[in-house]
Amino acid sequence: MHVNVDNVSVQYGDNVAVRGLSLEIASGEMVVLLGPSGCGKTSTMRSIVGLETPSSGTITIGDRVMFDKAKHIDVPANRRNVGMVFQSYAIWPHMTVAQNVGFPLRMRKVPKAESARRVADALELVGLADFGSRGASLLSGGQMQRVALARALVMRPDVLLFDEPLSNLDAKLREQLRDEIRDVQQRAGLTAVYVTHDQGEALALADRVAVMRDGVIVQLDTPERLYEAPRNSFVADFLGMSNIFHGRAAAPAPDGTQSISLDDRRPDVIAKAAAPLSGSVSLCVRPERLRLHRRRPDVAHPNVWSGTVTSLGFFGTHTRYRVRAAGMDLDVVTFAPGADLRRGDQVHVAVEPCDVEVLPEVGTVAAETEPA
Ligand SMILES: Nc1ncnc2c1ncn2[C@@H]1O[C@H](COP(=O)(O)OP(=O)(O)OP(=O)(O)O)[C@@H](O)[C@H]1O
Repeated sequence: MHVNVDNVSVQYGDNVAVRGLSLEIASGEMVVLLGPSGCGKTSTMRSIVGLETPSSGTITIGDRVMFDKAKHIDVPANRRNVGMVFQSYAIWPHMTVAQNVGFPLRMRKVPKAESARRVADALELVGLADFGSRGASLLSGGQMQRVALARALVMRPDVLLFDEPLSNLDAKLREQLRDEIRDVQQRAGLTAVYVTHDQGEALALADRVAVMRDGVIVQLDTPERLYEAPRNSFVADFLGMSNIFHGRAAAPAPDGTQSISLDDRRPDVIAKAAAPLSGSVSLCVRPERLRLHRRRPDVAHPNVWSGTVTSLGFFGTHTRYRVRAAGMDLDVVTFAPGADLRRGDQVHVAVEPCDVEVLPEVGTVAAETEPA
């Protein structure tokens, strides 16, 4: 069922946690809210489920208006049919797995036979079909989170919200459960909102990611678009991109190249962007776009800096180098085996102007949710 959040603000006293946020989620879509601590992810989600009362805006699920400040509509959380999975599993240890999953149905006095069927379906969906009679205290963390997911699914929610559900699990289990959540969500055709501050999790799970900062969505895009074309340096930085530097862009030359000055200690970087910016900018060079040469390339190349390998790590499929060159600490990734460089080696680092991305500085672009 589709969800429409329109111009929603959430305020705690003087503190504005969410600022006129708008977000449309299509039926069966998984949108991930991604951003640093305190950017308003949880407040947005709590507003959708009905645990927070926004100070303005409307929230619609399917055709039902759940919240409308102007019309004084505020449907209570228990009548919105929105499920939620939290970081803490809230599993009752003295009950069996099936009793835990069936608990919300018992509260609603769903007949026993139907309840049993729905519990079995939900356990099947999360891969715990054989665990129904097991005591919940005997489960691992990952299994408990699956029980929590089954307990949310058993209510057949129109929308399922996830609030950092994997934070308590170790890295390997996180990855496994993340993939399972995505699989269950897709098989069940569920509309879902997922909150996290982990960019890897967001990119792996989402149909679209909403990157948030200070109560607004800075960019709302598919994971691929977000990674390929971050809207500004905050998004690039938050997605874990390295080699981001601040500078000033000169007006483009007739050939489309432009010079970006960093500071007095560092050389200008030459960029060639499809849509050049001027003034205060950030430049970003992806590690895999930098080339390492033992000898200075002969060809006239606008961006070649000599430097020293300060560290390196071999990762099987690629090697990651840290190079100190021209006052910059650069992250370089090479996929070619046998580069045979060592710590302390002198190298030349080169990048093509068209591989230098020029991004607006944080705060110089309007939020995605602001009217054009
Ligand atoms: N009940 C509350 N009372 C007062 N301020 C609150 C309350 N809940 C949240 N805030 C504030 O609102 C802002 C947004 O909080 P919110 O929990 O929505 O952010 P978040 O992005 O989910 O952060 P986190 O990742 O740390 O959970 C923060 O500045 C927070 O301190």
